[in-house]
Amino acid sequence: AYISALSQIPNAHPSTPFSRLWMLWNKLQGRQNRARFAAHERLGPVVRIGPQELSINCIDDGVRTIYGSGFDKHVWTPYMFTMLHGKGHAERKRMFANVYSKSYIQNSLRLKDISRVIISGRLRNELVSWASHGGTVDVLKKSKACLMDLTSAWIFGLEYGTNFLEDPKEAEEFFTPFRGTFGGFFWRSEFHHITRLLQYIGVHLVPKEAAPCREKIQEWCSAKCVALLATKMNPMSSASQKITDSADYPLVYSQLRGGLENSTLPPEKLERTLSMELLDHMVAGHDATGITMAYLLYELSQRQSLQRSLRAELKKHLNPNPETLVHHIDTCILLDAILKETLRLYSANPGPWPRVVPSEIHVGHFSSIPAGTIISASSYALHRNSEVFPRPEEWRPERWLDASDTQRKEMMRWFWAFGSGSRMCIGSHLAIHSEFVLVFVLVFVQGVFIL
Ligand code: HEM
Repeated sequence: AYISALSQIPNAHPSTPFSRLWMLWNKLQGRQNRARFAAHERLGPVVRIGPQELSINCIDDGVRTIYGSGFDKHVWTPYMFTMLHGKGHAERKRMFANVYSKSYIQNSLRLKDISRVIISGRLRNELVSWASHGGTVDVLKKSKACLMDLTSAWIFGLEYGTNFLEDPKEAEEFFTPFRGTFGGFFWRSEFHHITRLLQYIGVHLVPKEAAPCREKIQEWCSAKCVALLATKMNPMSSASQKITDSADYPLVYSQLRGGLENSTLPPEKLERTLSMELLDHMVAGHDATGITMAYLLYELSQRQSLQRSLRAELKKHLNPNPETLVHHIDTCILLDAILKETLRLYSANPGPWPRVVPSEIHVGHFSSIPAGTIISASSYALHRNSEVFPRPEEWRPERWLDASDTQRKEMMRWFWAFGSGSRMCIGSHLAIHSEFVLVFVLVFVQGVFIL
């Protein structure tokens, strides 16, 4: 192993040229990002973390090369988030990328409707009641519930979305098993196979009832799909055509279903592919966005003067009406800075995101990195570059406002909360929109914040 082309690269640990144990151990301890970052701090922007595996923490000759050139992922499933190959992935992404684009989201009457019902209606009512009772609220739980309601309505339509905000019992039934799998961690990582293997011999790494959680959510998604079909919202039916044409744009569900029906996918695989694909959107839509929201509120709740400034900004630019916020997103610079800083310091999807090198490349100062090497970067480490983000462990939205044009440009080059390149987060505009409207309502309900 020492004479491999990777032997020129500093080792994160003396064992890394021979085994992946160091990394797996850190993963199991839940500190893989911290361990990698510490290794980068000691050894520079390129470190070896396994016999065939590197971690990088630089943009030029690093993130740009690896993520800008469409390198394949290396853990396979047939759904877009984890799809392995560029070609199949691009075909799938084309089926619905338009419904997640910024202009689509900004112009969607449907999203306005969803925001009106869920945010201005259900959430505002909840907030008023919390404020008047003065009790304690589990902000993470409520954020996730609200964002699941938003995401599911965006995918399936308001009528078929969840109502977790008003139905905490149903929310609990859904979230309890989900939490039991560490937010889906066991489904996706190499530990998934170990978990399954151990289950065969009766050892349950996650609570027994939580293990089939993915199946449970999938079933739920399938049921939604079937319900939609039954009410003829299928885009192929004339009823759906009416709905689609009259109520601005098609649902994510209809869009994807149409795409899959016109693809080479065997018909017997359609239902499962559809529901599993949408499941990924539902998980991504409520989980990372909900975590981000909880951190944002935690920080904001400790800064009364910032709350006042935020309220003044929103008042100045808009009537207190979240449905119109979508058109003013670019003028709310303080809100933008608050969200960016939260995504920087508390990246809810921090990575690392591994890719496979297709043919010899160079990274950092190292050349001849062979094909087959697995390379990954993480926003956790990129966002802690103290030359770009001084005092990186501090939550300071002001850093985005006080930066010169050059500094801000550099900060944006290193800002990687949604990844980059062809596998960049498809839901980033929806996530930003959802966070904005949520904060908006929160700062305008008296008593929720100290204002
Ligand atoms: C704050 C919220 C969110 C964060 C921080 C986040 C972050 C990310 C990141 C870093 C990736 C790239 C993964 C990689 O490079 O391998 C990603 C991919 C993805 N995200 Fe998000 N995400 C968020 C919200 C959402 C939402 C709301 C949706 C959809 C409803 C969504 C759907 C997806 C999908 C489908 C992919 C896979 C894209 C592909 O492989 O082409 N995400 N997300």
